[in-house]
Amino acid sequence: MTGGVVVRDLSADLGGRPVLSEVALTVAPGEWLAVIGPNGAGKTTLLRAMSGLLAARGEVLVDGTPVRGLPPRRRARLMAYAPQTPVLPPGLTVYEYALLGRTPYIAYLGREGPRDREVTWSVLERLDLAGLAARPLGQLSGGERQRVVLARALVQQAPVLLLDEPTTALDLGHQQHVLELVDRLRLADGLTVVTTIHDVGLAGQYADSMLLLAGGRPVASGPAARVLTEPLLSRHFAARVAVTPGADGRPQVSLVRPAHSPGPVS
Ligand SMILES: Nc1ncnc2c1ncn2[C@@H]1O[C@H](COP(=O)(O)OP(=O)(O)OP(=O)(O)O)[C@@H](O)[C@H]1O
Repeated sequence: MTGGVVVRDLSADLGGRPVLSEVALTVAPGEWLAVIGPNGAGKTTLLRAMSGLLAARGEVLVDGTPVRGLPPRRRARLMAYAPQTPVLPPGLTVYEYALLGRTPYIAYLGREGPRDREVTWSVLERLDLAGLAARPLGQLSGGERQRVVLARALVQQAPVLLLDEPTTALDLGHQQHVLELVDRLRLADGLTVVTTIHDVGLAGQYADSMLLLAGGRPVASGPAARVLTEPLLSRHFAARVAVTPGADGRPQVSLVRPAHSPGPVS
């Protein structure tokens, strides 16, 4: 299986300030790593640095190949990145935008072929977007836009998928649908997934392993049960939480109201 990711000593500065410091991680082919951390911890910066969109120091290897020095087309065949808030050209249709994921496979100044159209349609169908294929991006809801961005990344058919907050704008049903779909692709096609995700409980249900970032540095990593602990979550998120083992043994995280909170509104 392909798609093993190794990151060594990855550091990046933004606005003259270090925002990512010496991050190391390993994801085996076909595994799912969830990157969690409080606002501003450096999660997006980590994915952008891994994808090569942001200048950084350190190494990112996919199956032993350093990806950050590769020409964009070759890099895009190894790693697909779905950003959290991309700029979407409002006049482009959903289909045209998703088809852009095929760019690394289409010859320069060439046109897409039947295989490119077939892959694009199949992803749109799997993401419940086929009915919106002809809709301009400027006329979509936030959740529809988010699924379109994911569609473009899946259409790219890279062995490594980097997803920045893929579920934030989605309703409950679509959150589940998208995460289940990513999980099925991972199991069926051996995709390696690295995702940032704010809902740490949800992250713990899907990921094989987790990385907790705080202040741009890794502070805990490993299986969900090692990272989703009450001491770590309360310290780094400044939140009161309860962590209990779920039916499948994975930790369930819930917020606990402080004792002085007013009772229910009557
Ligand atoms: N263009 C920029 N210039 C300067 N600082 C930046 C820039 N973009 C982000 N930062 C800073 O870098 C740090 C890390 O930001 P990043 O977006 O990676 O955090 P995050 O963990 O993804 O946060 P969130 O959970 O809020 O999305 C933050 O302190 C942020 O203010």
